[in-house]
Order: sequence, then structure tokens, then C-alpha cells
Amino acid sequence: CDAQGRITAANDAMAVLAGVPLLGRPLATLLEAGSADGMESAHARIGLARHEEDCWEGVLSGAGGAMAVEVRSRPLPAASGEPAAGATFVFSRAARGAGLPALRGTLLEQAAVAEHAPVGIVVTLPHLIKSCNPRLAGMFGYTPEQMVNRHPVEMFSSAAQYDAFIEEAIPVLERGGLYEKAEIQMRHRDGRAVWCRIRAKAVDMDSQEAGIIWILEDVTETRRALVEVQAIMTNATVGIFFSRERVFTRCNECFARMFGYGEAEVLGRSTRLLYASEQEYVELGAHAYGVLAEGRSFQCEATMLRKDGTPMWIKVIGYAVNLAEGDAGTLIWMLEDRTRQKRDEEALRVALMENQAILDNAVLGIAVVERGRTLRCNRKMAELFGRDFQGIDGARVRSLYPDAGGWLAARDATLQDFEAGRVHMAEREMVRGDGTRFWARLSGRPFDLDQRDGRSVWLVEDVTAEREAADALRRARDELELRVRERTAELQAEIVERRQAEARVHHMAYHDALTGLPNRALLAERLDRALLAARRGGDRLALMFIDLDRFKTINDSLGHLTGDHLLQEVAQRLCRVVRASDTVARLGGDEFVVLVPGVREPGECALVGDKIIAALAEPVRFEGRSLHISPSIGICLYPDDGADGASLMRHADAAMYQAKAAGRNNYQFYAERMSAAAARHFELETQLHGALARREFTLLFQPIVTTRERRTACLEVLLRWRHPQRGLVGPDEFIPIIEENGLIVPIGEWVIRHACEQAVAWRRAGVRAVPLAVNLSARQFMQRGLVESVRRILDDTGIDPAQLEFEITETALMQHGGATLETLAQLDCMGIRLSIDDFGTGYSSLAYLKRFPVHKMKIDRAFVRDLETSGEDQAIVAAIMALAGSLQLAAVAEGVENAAQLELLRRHGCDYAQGYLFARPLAADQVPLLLAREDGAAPAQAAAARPAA
Ligand SMILES: Nc1nc2c(ncn2[C@@H]2O[C@@H]3COP(=O)(O)O[C@H]4[C@@H](O)[C@H](n5cnc6c(=O)[nH]c(N)nc65)O[C@@H]4COP(=O)(O)O[C@H]3[C@H]2O)c(=O)[nH]1
Repeated sequence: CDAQGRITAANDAMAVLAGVPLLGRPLATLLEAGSADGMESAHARIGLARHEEDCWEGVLSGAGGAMAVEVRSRPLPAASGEPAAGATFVFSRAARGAGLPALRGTLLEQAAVAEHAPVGIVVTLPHLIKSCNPRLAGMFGYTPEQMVNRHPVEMFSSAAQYDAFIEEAIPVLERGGLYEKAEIQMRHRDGRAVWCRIRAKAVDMDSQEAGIIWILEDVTETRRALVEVQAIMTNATVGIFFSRERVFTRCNECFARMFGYGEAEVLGRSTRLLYASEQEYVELGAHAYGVLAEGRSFQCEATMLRKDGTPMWIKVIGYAVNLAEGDAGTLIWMLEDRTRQKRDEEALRVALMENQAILDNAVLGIAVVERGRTLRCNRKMAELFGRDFQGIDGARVRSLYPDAGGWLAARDATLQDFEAGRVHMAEREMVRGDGTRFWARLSGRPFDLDQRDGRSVWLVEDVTAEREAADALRRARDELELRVRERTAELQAEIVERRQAEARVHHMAYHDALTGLPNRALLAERLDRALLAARRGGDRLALMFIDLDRFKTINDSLGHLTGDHLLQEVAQRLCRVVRASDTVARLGGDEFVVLVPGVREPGECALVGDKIIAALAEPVRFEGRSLHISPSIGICLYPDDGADGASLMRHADAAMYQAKAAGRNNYQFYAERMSAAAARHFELETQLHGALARREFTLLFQPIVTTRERRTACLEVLLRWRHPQRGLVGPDEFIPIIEENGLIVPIGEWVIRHACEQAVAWRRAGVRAVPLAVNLSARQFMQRGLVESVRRILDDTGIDPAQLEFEITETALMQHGGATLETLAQLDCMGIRLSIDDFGTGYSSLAYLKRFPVHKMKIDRAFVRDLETSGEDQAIVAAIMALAGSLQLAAVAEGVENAAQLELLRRHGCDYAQGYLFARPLAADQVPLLLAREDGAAPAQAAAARPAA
């Protein structure tokens, strides 16, 4: 027995005594309780007999029944202080009285044992089977009777094998020893192999006839099982090892490979070498043995070490082979290297954890949806929808939409995309748990594109703020665009305005503000261009200088408004009569210029001149008045009259003055001599300015006489300019100039004053009182302060207003209608007489004439000059006389130079006449002489008749 009391070896006699398999069996189980003190008793005895032999009696309960035995025990040697490794026990039947009955009893017992022994027992004589028990006969397919006297060789595979066996066994047996063979292949009657373990002993060393007793144990099955186990062990893909008391007893190749040990390297060593620490070793052992002791298999996973120290994750399964043997039993361990799986699992676990972490920390809502329900979603999703995790998990997707319409639209669009194998992306309005809405950007895709109605994963992002920001941005952009558009429009308007302003400025710079006609600057440009073209083309061009006759009078008397209107009208008419290629320009005042390029011959210019005169002949109607205007036109030609613009302008101007001198309302072509006249004109104009102050003016007096008596009825006051170099200058030469430049007003006033003073002087000198007729130019007449000025002169001089007459030309009278009437009325009121000068040259309105408080009309010299030869003039004179008669006006004929004229005038009933026939204009000192002559009296003192001034 070993230290635990298990039988480790037994001899055949013992086997016969016991009649049961002994190996591994606790010895105590053979000893009847009470009689042999059981196992404890055996142990105790082994312990007591640690170092000494013992002898005791007990009862052996074997297969054949209870048997009194005497037991001698002897401990196996052990190191000092160590418990015994085991003990040998020698059982012998207790000698309870010797004698035949006892022997017979013994034989019977032995026979019974043999009969029931589970092992084969055979007694052989040399080469002959003497007897055998049924077990043995059965093992080889015979009955015991058939076995007796057979040659043992029949149980061997071959004679040679038999011989070798005998040769091996007999020497041992002959020495009295116990022959043992663990395994030998023998032959069944039917030829199949029977594997046996054999033990043999000579029955009696001294008697060969006693034979040899062989005990054969059929180990065929055991062996097959062992082979099978070995095959399993060899081919297993898991590591397998057997242990006993935590010591390796066996291991397979796989185990050796797994742990890096050679197979033989581990056998006999403690399984501790598999563990990293003592603690792990102890803990796993404690745990495993607890489970195994209950008859259950033990399973666990543990870290174990390879030989080289690398750890492995091992799945461990342990079985106890023989529970009855307790801790000393054999354990089978199967070890599976799950390191890689473990690693994979760990990686998977980490991946899952990472996934979870990603899901949990994702800034997007993430949900897995199947059949309209959320299967799973992350924390952000719950946050987005304001619903707890449980609430949203498994929620109907429909409930995340504010209404059925929104949900159906989303669902249909999703299906469409999924069916087309596309990811569905959209922004939709969704609803939170509390009912509030928000805009979400959704991105969904099916897990498996082949199963479109299967699971899908959705990413959800709250884009409300983003949309609001985008909206705000859009609005801001729209607003900005609007502002930009507005500003652009403003800028464009500004640019247009600026351009217009520039154009206006440009226009203003080059055009006359009143009429819109080109001004002097533009005219100069165009003239230069036209000259260039004419020079190149060898053409002629004409420059026509137009001055409006008596315009200044109209302007001063009727106001600028009327003057402006008149100028505008003239401008329009001029434009109408010229060609588009011609230029009509206004130089200022009443001066216009027409530039006519491409003139072939001077006759063309005459045609233009006629057209202009005709166009202006038509009166201009303005504020109830008919304004009569006429032009004086000077024409010059390039290259005939000048080669450059300046000289052409000068010459046209000169021609214009010539036209004025020629009685106005006509045109004159430039001639060389005109330049001299014009030069003279300018010279006079300059010199006239200081003439009054220099007392260069003087008055002449021309009598107006009665046609019958030729007696002076009146004296016309005629102005002369005593020019320092030129001598006396006639009014026809300078009156137009001072009318133009306005000096007529102060000079005219001087004339009235001086005439009155002269009249007073004559009065004082006793000269006959003859009324003085003073010419009033239109401009003078229309001057606002005229009446006051005359009144002042009357007051200052003390002249009798009845001694004063004013002569006003017909044209001047007719031009100014209502205002004229008022002035005339005021003068009439003051007692001053009025006469119409140059009657017949203007366009008198009878209606006006009737209303004017005039007393005389003077028949223009033009009608008198050829009176005696011109029937036409006579008819005119007759008509004027008839008119004067019907208006009860006195008529005065001017320019009567001969008696025939006088005669005719008389005949026509003209009472008064003026002309060289009677007297030329006289100096003041000659008047008293004339009057005295007429009166037939001595003339008054001329010196005394000079006015005081
Ligand atoms: N050939 C010819 N001429 C004759 C004859 N009898 C008189 N005359 C001229 O005829 C003009 C008559 O004066 P008017 O018709 O009022 O024409 C005047 C008058 O309209 C104007 N005038 C003269 N003095 C003044 C004045 O003090 N003030 C204004 N406003 N005009 C004046 O100047 C015009 C010319 O004056 P005058 O040169 O002095 O010329 C005078 C006179 O010398 C004649 O038989 N034959």
C-alpha cells in the first residue's frame, strides 16, 4: 500500500484470498469493519508501525466471504522524520486450530476462489495445462475441461513466441521468483488476439510436478481503451495532461507544443510551473479541487505561462478520473489556448467600448432604425429630441415628426433613395418631446443595401441655428444686395447727374443760356472747323452778322422778360430758316451770327438774308403786344473777305453796321470801305462816352413853318456833336450808337434841359415864343424816369409846357402800346404837345393812333423827296393827310426842299412843313434873327438869348 492505504501491488495468493481486483483499491475496503478497525485502523497501524513491524488479526472480506487473517505489516523505508511512503502487508489465514477439516476447508475455499476469480488462473506442468478456472478458459474460448491437458502453446500467437516466453519466465520461476509480464499478446481459440498480464509462480519450488500457477488478467479492453486514449491524446488539438497530486503524470504533444516543453520534461514535475505565481496556483487548485470533489467537471479560464515565460490565456477543463481515490486520484486536464480568441475578444470588446464611447460622445444624434422604430440610439439623439433614452429607444420614428405629412414625405423620399442604393440626406422639421420643433439634418443609409427595408442607421444634426444663421446671412446678403443696388442706382443717378451737369456746364460753356444757341466760343470753334474744311475743299463760306434794330429800346422799355422772349423767338425763327448744316449763334445782346458753310456763290447768301428778314418781319406776339423787330445783316465771305475767323467776324460786323446805316432791315455784303466805316463807328462809340462831360454837344434849331405864310410855327431841336477832330457830327451818325449803348438817356435829358433853358433865355431876351420840338428816341421815351425827368426840367427852367413838344417816331409809338399810352397821357397832362415823327415808315394802328394824345404827325422825308415825280408818294401823302384829317391832327411834311414839293403839300392840305426850302438847322443865336426877320423886327440880342448853362 502507498501512504494513503491504496494497494499498489499484491501477489496472487492475496488475489486469490481477496477474490477481487486489488490494485488501487484502499486496503481498508478489504477489512471488515469492526474486526479489522477499517481504514483508520490500517492507517493508524501504518502510522504506528512507522518504523517498526507490526502484527495483528483481522477479518478479510473477500469474494469468497469473510476470512480470519493474520496480518503482518512492515513500513517501507523512509527518510528520517518523513512519514512512511507505504507499507507491506502479509496476510495469512489465522491458524484457528490445525487438522484435516481445516485443510479441507481451505481447499474448498480455494476452489471457490478459483471458481469465482475474475482473473484467469491456470496451473501448468511443463508444456501441459494441468487445470484452469472458468475465467481463464473463457478468456481463450474454451471450457475448463477443454483446456486441461492442452499444450499451452495454443494460447500463443506462435510457437516461437511461446518458446521465447518460456525461455524468459522459467529461469525466474525456477529460482522461486515471481514472474511478471505486464502485457503479452496471446491467441483466442478463434484466432483473435487476447492481451494478458501475467504473473506466475512455481507452486512448489521443490516439486516440479506441483506445477506453476499462472494468473492471467485479460487486459485487451484496458489496452484498447489505453490505445484509444493515446490516440485521443496524440491527435487532440487541445493540450491534455494527467496529474496526480498536482504532479504531471502524462501529457500529450499538443500540451507540450502549447507550453514549449518536451513531453518528458514535465512528467513528474509539479503543475506549479504553469502558473505565474504561487497565489494563482493555490487559488486555482483550491477552486478546482472543490468542484472536482463534488464529481463535477471544473472549468475556468486562467493565465498560464509558457516555458519561455510568455503568458497565455487558457481555457481549463478538469475531470477527476477516480473520485474514490480523493486527492490522490488522477485528474485529466484539457487546456485550450484561447489567447488569440481572448485577444480578439478583447479587441472586439475595446472596439465595442470605443464604439459606445463614440456613440455616447458623438455630437450627432445616431440611431439604428428598423421597421419604423428606433432600436438603439446614442445620448446625443436623446438630447436632441429631449426624450430620455428609454423613451426614445424603441420609439416610433413617426413620433419624431411634427405631423403625418412631414413623416410621410420623409418616409417616401427615404425609400426612394434607399431603393436607388443612395444615402438619404435631407433637412426636415422634427419635434421634441416637449412639442417644440427644430430643424434636423438627417443622413440615413441601410445597413445592407440588399435589404432596403431592413435596418438603417441615421445621423441627426440640429441645424436650426445653422439655418437661422443661413437665413440671417441670406437676409443680410439680400439687404446688402439691395443696398448695393440702391447705392449703384444712386451712383448711376449721380453719374448721370454729373454727366448731365458736365453736359450742362459744357453746354453752358458753349451755348447761350437764353436761346440755347451756340455762343461765341462754339461759334469760333465751328468757324475754325468750317474754315479748315472750306480751305481743304476749296469752298466758300459765309458769315452773317445780325443785329436786331431797336432791340435795346424794346428791352429797356418793356422789360427783360419781353426782350428775352423776343430773343428766343428770333433764335427759333433764325434756326427755322437756315439749313441744318448752318450754325446760328448768339454773341450776346441782340447780336446773332449765322455761319453758312458750302456757299457756291454770294447769291445764296442774299437768299438767306432775305429769308431772315422775311422770318423776322412777322410781329412777335407777347403778353398782348405785337413786337416789331427787324434785322440789320452784315454778310462776308471766305475767302473773298477774309482768310481767318477773326477778320471774317470783324468784316461781317462792319457790314452789319453798314446795313444799320443803310436804314436797317436789310443786309449788306462786306466791302473794303466798310471796314473804315466800322472803324469810325467804334472810334465814335468810344469818344461819345466822355462827350457830354466835355460839353461837346450843341443844339441846332430848324424851323417848322406854316405852308401858307412860311412863318415859323415851331423849332425842331436837333442835336450835334462837336467832335474835336472831325468837327460837327450829325445825329444819324451817333444817335444809333448812343441809342445802342444807352447814352441816349443822359444825353437826351441834356437836350431837353438845354432846349428848355434856351427857350427861357429867348423868352427873357424877348424873342418870339416859338414852341420847341425835341426828338425823343424810342429808348428815351420808354425810359421809366422820363416823365419825372421832364417835370423836373420844367420846374427847374420854368418853361411853359405849352412851349415844348416831343417828337416820337411812329415805330417807337406803336411798339409799346399800353405803357406808351400812359407816358403820353402823363406828358399830355403836363401840357406838353406830342407829334409822330417819320409817319408812314412804321406800322401804325389806327386804333392806337386814335387813342394817343398826339397833335401832329410828321410825314417822313422819304415820301416828300420824290413827291412831285412819284404818284405813289403823292398817294401816300394824300392818304396820310386824309388820316391826319380824320384824326384831327396837324400834318408836318419833312424834307421839303423845293417849291414844287411845297405846292403839292399845300394842295394836299398840309399846313406845316420843314426843310431846306425854308431853313437849315440853325445855331441858337441865329434863331432870334430868323424870327425877327419873319416878324419884320430888329433881332433880339443873340448873346442875351444864350442859355445860362
Ligand atoms: N435832306 C434834307 N434834310 C433835311 C431837310 N430839312 C431838314 N432836314 C433834316 O431832316 C432831319 C429832321 O429831323 P428828324 O426827321 O427828326 O430826324 C432827326 C432826328 O430823328 C434825329 N435827331 C436830331 N436831333 C435829335 C435829338 O436831339 N434827339 C433825338 N432823339 N434825335 C435827334 O436825327 C435826325 C436827323 O437829324 P438831322 O441830321 O439834324 O436832320 C434833320 C434835318 O437836318 C431837307 O430839306 N432836306
